[in-house]
Amino acid sequence: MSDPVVMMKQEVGKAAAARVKSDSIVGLGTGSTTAYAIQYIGERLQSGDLKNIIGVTTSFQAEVLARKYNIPLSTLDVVDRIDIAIDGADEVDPQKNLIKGGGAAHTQEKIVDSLAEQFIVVVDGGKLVDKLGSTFLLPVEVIPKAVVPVMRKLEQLGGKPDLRMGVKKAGPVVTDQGNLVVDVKFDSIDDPATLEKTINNIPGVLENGLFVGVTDVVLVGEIIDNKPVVREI
Ligand SMILES: O=C[C@H](O)[C@H](O)[C@H](O)COP(=O)(O)O
Repeated sequence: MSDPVVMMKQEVGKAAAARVKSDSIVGLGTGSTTAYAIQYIGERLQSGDLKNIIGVTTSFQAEVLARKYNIPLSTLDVVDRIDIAIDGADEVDPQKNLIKGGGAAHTQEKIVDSLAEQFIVVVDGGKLVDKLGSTFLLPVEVIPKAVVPVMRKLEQLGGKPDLRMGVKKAGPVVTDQGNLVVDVKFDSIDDPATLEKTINNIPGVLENGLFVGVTDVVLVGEIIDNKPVVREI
């Protein structure tokens, strides 16, 4: 059997892509799960099943993928709406609040996803948690000159901050905006709405990965009887 996590990601990606309608403007999220949605949107365009789509990307990665699959692109400067956005998440709580930013793309994602008429989140079953912060650190995008004072403030809020370091790159991860990412461990995020605003009020913070009250639909990939299935919540 193929890797079950890959199978779940493919299946939710396909299910989300199937919800895109012709003549619509589509927010294209970032990450390994959304990558399948972008691929399937491209395949539907190619087969003629879907027509007249414009994509608005949330990262360099999404842009490269959209071009690979020949999805016409535009930007927020030009389009007047986003009909549907599809994006992944690192954690999803029972209220459909999210932690995002595992790929350091949460700032552009929050702009595009929160503008969408319908925001669909695509995850595998392992991303569902009772409380945000249980398994994943909270990413915070910070202007480079402010990293040290921002980390001090995050400690005062009860967090344990850590500067995200690159893999196959010496030094820290640099975002698409040229900033750095601080990952913060909170013992428990009891009030995500307040924490989202409090962190964003720290001077030097551009955006954090808490997405509160933005999600319309979550498509969850699961494996049942060795087969991938999609559940909607
Ligand atoms: O910055 C990255 C994004 O928020 C991703 O959507 C998130 O990390 C989920 O990615 P994946 O589908 O690869 O687990």
